[in-house]
Parts: sequence; C-alpha cells; structure tokens
Amino acid sequence: MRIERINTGTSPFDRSLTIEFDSNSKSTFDWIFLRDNCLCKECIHPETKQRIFDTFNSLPFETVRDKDGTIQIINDHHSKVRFECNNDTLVSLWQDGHISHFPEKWLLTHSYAPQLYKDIHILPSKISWDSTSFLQLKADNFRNSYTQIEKNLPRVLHEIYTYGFSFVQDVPVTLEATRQVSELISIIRPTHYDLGVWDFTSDLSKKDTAYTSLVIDMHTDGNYWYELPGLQLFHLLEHSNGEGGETRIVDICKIVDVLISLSKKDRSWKTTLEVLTKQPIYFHQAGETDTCFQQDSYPTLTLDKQSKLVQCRWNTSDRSPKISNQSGFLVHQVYEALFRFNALINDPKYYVQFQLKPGTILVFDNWRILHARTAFTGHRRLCGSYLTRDDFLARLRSLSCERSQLLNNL
Ligand SMILES: C[N+](C)(C)CCCC[C@H](N)C(=O)O
Ligand SMILES: O=C(O)CCC(=O)C(=O)O
Repeated sequence: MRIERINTGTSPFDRSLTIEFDSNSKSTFDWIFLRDNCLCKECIHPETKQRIFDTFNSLPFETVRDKDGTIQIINDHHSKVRFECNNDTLVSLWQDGHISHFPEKWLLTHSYAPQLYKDIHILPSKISWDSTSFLQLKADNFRNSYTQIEKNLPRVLHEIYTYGFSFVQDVPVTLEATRQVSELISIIRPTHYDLGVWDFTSDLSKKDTAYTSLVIDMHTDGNYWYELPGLQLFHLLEHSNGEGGETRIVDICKIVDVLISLSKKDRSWKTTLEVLTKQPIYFHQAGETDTCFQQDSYPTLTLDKQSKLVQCRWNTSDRSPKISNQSGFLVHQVYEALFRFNALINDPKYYVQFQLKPGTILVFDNWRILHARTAFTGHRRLCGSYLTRDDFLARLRSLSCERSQLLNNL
C-alpha cells in the first residue's frame, strides 16, 4: 500500500489522498472522512463502539460570517497535516496533532471512490417461494424442536429471514412456553391487544374480526400503526367441536417478482406496479371505544433501489374509505391494481394452506408474509405475539458472523 497522490483544495472539504493498494487497485479518501473515522480509543468508545470525537464541533476549523450573516467554515491549517504508509497501515497526523492509524483492511472495506470491496452481506440472502417450492422447503427445513431451542435458535432466525417464516415443534401448549420462544427470537412488542403474549378466541373481547370465527383474507397486521409489527408468532392452543380455522400464507417477495416480470411485458401491469408502490392506502383500527388507530398511509408495496421488497402493507378489511389523490392515479386505476394484487395473493399457485397444531409455533416476517384464516366453527384458542424487527435482525446479524468481521463493516 502506498500514497499515490495528496490533493489539497481550497476548502477543508476538498482535500483527499489517493491510496494505491496494488497495481490494479487504488481508491481516494477525503481527509474529512478519515479524520471523522479515526479508530483510536479517544475517538471511538472501546466498549460501546460509539463516536467520542465530535467531528462537527471539534475540528480546528476557523469560521466567518459572510455578508448575509451565514457561518462559513474556512481554513483548517491543512499545511500541518502529514500522511505516511507504514507497511499495511496509513498513519495520519492531523492539524491539531492528533494521530490516526488506518489498517489496509479497514481502508479497503470502507473504500468508496471507488468502492474496492464488495459489501460483506452479514445477513443471508432471501429466497422467495410459491406453493410448489414450499413443499421442498418444508421437506428440507424447519426441523426446530423446543427441546433444543437454544441450539436451534440460529437456524430459526436464519429461516425467518431467508424464507420469511419458520416453525418450532414440540412446544408445550402453554402461554409461558410461547412467551419463552417469543423472547428468544426477539422482544415482544406490547400493543392495545395485549402487553405480552396475546391469547384470543372468538368472543369479540377485542373489537376486531380476529376475535370472531369469520374468514380473514390475506393481510399483514398493524397497517394502521406507524410501526408495522416486524414479526408475528402464532401458537394454536386448542380447537374443539368444530372445523376450519386453517392458515394461509403467501410470500410477497415472490409476488413482487411476478409483478416486475409482468410489468416488463405489459404496460397495464407497469401501471399496476406503479400504483402498488406509490399509492398510499389508509387503514384503521377503530373498534375499541378508547382508541382509534389511523396513523398514516403507506403504499401497498415498498421496494428498495434494487426493486426488492422492503415492506408490504395490506389488509382489505382494515382499509379506510379515504383515498388520497396525491399520487396522480385515477381511482379506477387504484382499484384495478388492488384487484390484480388480490388475485395474485389469493392464487393457489403462490399461497399455501395448512392447519396450525397445538405444540407447533409458526413465526413469520409480518413485513413480507401475508397470512389469512378460513372461517371456523367450534371453540378455537390461539395465542401469539408481535415481535420487534430491529432486535430480531440485530440478534441474527450478531449470530451470523464473527464479531470483528461485523465491527469492521460498520
Ligand atoms: C393478533 N391479534 C389477535 C392480537 C390481533 C389481530 C389484529 C388484526 C388486525 N385486523 C390487523 O390486521 O392488524
Ligand atoms: O386466527 C388466526 O388464525 C389468525 C388471526 C389473524 O389473522 C390475526 O390475528 O392477524
């Protein structure tokens, strides 16, 4: 590794240096980026990994007020700054005398102009499924027993992230065991339904059709909250003197793949995809007398820059009448798109249906997997929980690779 070039511009923000790592790879680093990311124990707390050095209020920049009184940052005495390469470390002496050391590996993994190091994907890749591939998935995965839950937990977390769902078998048919499994996976998210593990039956104890024996179509829970519950967990405790109450799930990652493929072939499906990803839909939960949830409206599908699913929000029974015209779509275009979306999520080509059983927990990604219930008769008692997404992802990330690799890629 060697310094190929040092670039000093006219302002503190256009100074950089170019490092040549080998004959085929070099990258340029802004001085301000390097000073901001000094790795020493005075700048980064050794335990918390948080910044102690306050870049924006500590650098010895001079400031002046220009003619309209705005503060301008000038002069940084850059002439005192020195850089040198010692073997595989870049050593920087800053204008205030502070010294930073940047190992070659760190420079490579944090290079950006250009990025020389492909992002290490700490989290596994997502694998979408449909009703055909589900059968093979089920044959090859989800053998997670409660009796070995500590050992199986990494696999449960991995399966939830990879496929959008997982199962845990041999669970004692109790609220306590359900709580235990919930808290191994993440943190239970309290809501007005229950502060912990909810336990419900068809008694309308909460004013929601989940607390009836009616059919519930494909949906994600909590569309009327800002924070869509990250994960949802179901454990059937009993179902006696009746039938039905079967569960359906569908993978919206697969539905997005189908929509993108159709949109490339057919203009009308391009409009459908645009409506689903741009038209905000309002939802509410207004059954309780002391609360009314209708926080905000979001599109049915939120995709990332690579057109991969970030979040699906859908529940036709919780939809509000209000329709926003901010996105420029005509109402008939919105309905056509929603009818098409509904046809896809209710197509047996994509969803699977099964009966939940006491002793088997189903846990799924509530941002990706839609679930439904067929109508039922008899006495049916289901318990479960909403789980925070951040803690699930943080636990999976921490389990997914050795700590130093993790920290070196922040
Ligand atoms: C899960 N639990 C029974 C507690 C509540 C169910 C709430 C269902 C609601 N319609 C929604 O989609 O958010
Ligand atoms: O009763 C069930 O099987 C699930 C009910 C449901 O969809 C929900 O609680 O969101």
